[in-house]
Amino acid sequence: MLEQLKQEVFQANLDLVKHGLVIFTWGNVSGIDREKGLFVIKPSGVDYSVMKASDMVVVDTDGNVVEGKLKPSSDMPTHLVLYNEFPEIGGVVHTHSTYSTAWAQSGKALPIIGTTHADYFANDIPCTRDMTEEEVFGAYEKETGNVIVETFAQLKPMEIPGVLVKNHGPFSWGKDAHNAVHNAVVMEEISKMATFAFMNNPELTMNPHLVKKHYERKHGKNAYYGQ
Ligand SMILES: O=C(CO)[C@@H](O)[C@@H](O)COP(=O)(O)O
Repeated sequence: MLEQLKQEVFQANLDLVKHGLVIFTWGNVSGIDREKGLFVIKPSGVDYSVMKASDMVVVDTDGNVVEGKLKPSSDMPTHLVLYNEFPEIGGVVHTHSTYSTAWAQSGKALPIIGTTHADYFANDIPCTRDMTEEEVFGAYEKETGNVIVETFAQLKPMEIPGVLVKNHGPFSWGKDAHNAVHNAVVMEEISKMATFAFMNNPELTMNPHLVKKHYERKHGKNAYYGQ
């Protein structure tokens, strides 16, 4: 079932390691087939060095495992909420990459302070609120998805394809699993850049014209970046 999507999701998970976003088993990628209403996610707690494409787990949009011998990622319910609430996304990533996680642990949105950020994200990358005791000790991973959705009530997920979950780490998404990994790599790099930029100048400012120019030349209706 979904052999090509399993290969894509497997490769996207390995790409997290290749790009230095994940050590041990600290991350997960999934990708969805919208026509079939099924998504593929990596298994929970399996070392990347021994993981195989055939270990990928197929889940339906009610959260039922429909194929796979292994348990799905512990974060599967978060991915599920994001697929159900953000119909335009096709892939989801979670990591504990150092700089993005440091911002998440700071409880601060990642401010848009440079063109690298504006090339991919139309504005600040928000940070979620504190989760309540009921949310944490109830359906924790599902509620993590719900606080992300709440944070995006006034935002467009494909204009800001990522979020910082407070005291936890980054989630990103994209049109497919590969694109979601790309956005996770960008988030980590711009988190690192912002950390050093604020060390150099805590009072720094961003030119709003550059934000608009850089976002629109890649994503606007008259986008012209690339071939
Ligand atoms: O956030 C965490 C752990 O705090 C998890 O995302 C991480 O360990 C990956 O878990 P899975 O192997 O995907 O179940």
